[in-house]
Amino acid sequence: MTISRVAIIGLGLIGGSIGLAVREMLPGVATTGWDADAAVRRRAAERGLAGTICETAGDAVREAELVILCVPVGAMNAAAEAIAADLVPGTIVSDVGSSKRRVGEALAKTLPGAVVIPAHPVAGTENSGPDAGFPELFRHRWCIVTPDHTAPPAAVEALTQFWEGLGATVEIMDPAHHDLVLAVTSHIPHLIAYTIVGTASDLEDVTRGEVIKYSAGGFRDFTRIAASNPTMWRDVFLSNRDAVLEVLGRFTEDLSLLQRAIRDGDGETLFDLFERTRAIRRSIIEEGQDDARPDFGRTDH
Ligand SMILES: NC(=O)c1ccc[n+]([C@@H]2O[C@H](COP(=O)([O-])OP(=O)(O)OC[C@H]3O[C@@H](n4cnc5c(N)ncnc54)[C@H](O)[C@@H]3O)[C@@H](O)[C@H]2O)c1
Ligand SMILES: O=C(O)C(=O)C[C@]1(C(=O)O)C=C[C@@H](O)C=C1
Repeated sequence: MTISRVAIIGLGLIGGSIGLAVREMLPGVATTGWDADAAVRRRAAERGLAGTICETAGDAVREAELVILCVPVGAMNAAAEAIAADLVPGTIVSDVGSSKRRVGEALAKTLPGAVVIPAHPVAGTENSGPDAGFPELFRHRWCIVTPDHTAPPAAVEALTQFWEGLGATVEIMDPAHHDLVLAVTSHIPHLIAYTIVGTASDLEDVTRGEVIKYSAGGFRDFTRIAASNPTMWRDVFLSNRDAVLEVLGRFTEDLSLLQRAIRDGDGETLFDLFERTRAIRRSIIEEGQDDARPDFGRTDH
């Protein structure tokens, strides 16, 4: 089974990047696109984010073999409802949401006639909207696919081939495990960035001008992450609540231990931790994995 017609619902950073990547890397695949926002649809047409930009969700999905929902996780159900009446039974419906368990459950419930196979390309930027997408976004990145036991293997394979065609490497994972792993590697780091940038701007004795003027590497990196799409991230934290709270509990315990060590003048505890984390970073570099890209360091392509 090879996919030749794909509908993209939601034409922002991820949906737009899929459309552009298909045009560049899978020229035999036709794309249709729809976004709930008319201004986004107009801009998507100007940029050619899909071969045909449709005026209704139904027009976009009616002839598709694969529909990919590229909307914030809190809008997945609304997007599913918008396509439900026009979806041909047996169509593969996937998504790109940053959390997987709740999204998968919602899609399966709203679209009982579809073959629902949730997915998450672990690739993005702090930018959003129809001008943010670019075709190379998924190249040498992971795409985690989280099918349940009802998903036909041929459909999972077709979706895998589609993502591989866009340059990604696919990993199959249980949705709850995905949510725990991504809470550690993506969601909590974003929460920390939002917090530190907010704290810095709220300090009474350090002016906002000073924060901007003296922001060195570390803080600057946090401000990039903290500039990420507020709607998307609000939805991620609400949707992946359980895993985020679990990891956050561990993180705050560890932070309290450091707070105590600083108050007590306990340099040994601080030094031991910093030495351990530096060793972790160094062993990652030695293993040649100094990047989230699955085949980083390979020279044969
Ligand atoms: N930004 C990232 O770094 C990143 C990375 C991987 C996955 N994701 C996931 O991808 C999804 C999309 O994120 P994005 O960064 O492309 O966001 P975006 O804001 O750039 O685009 C989302 C688009 O969805 C549209 N939309 C909202 N509700 C809709 C609805 N009910 N029906 C149709 N269109 C609707 C919006 O108008 C917008 O154009 C999210 O679920 C996010 O968690 C994001
Ligand atoms: O590189 C960035 O700016 C990102 O935030 C991308 C990032 C990540 O945390 O790695 C953000 C959310 C996604 O679901 C996947 C990727």
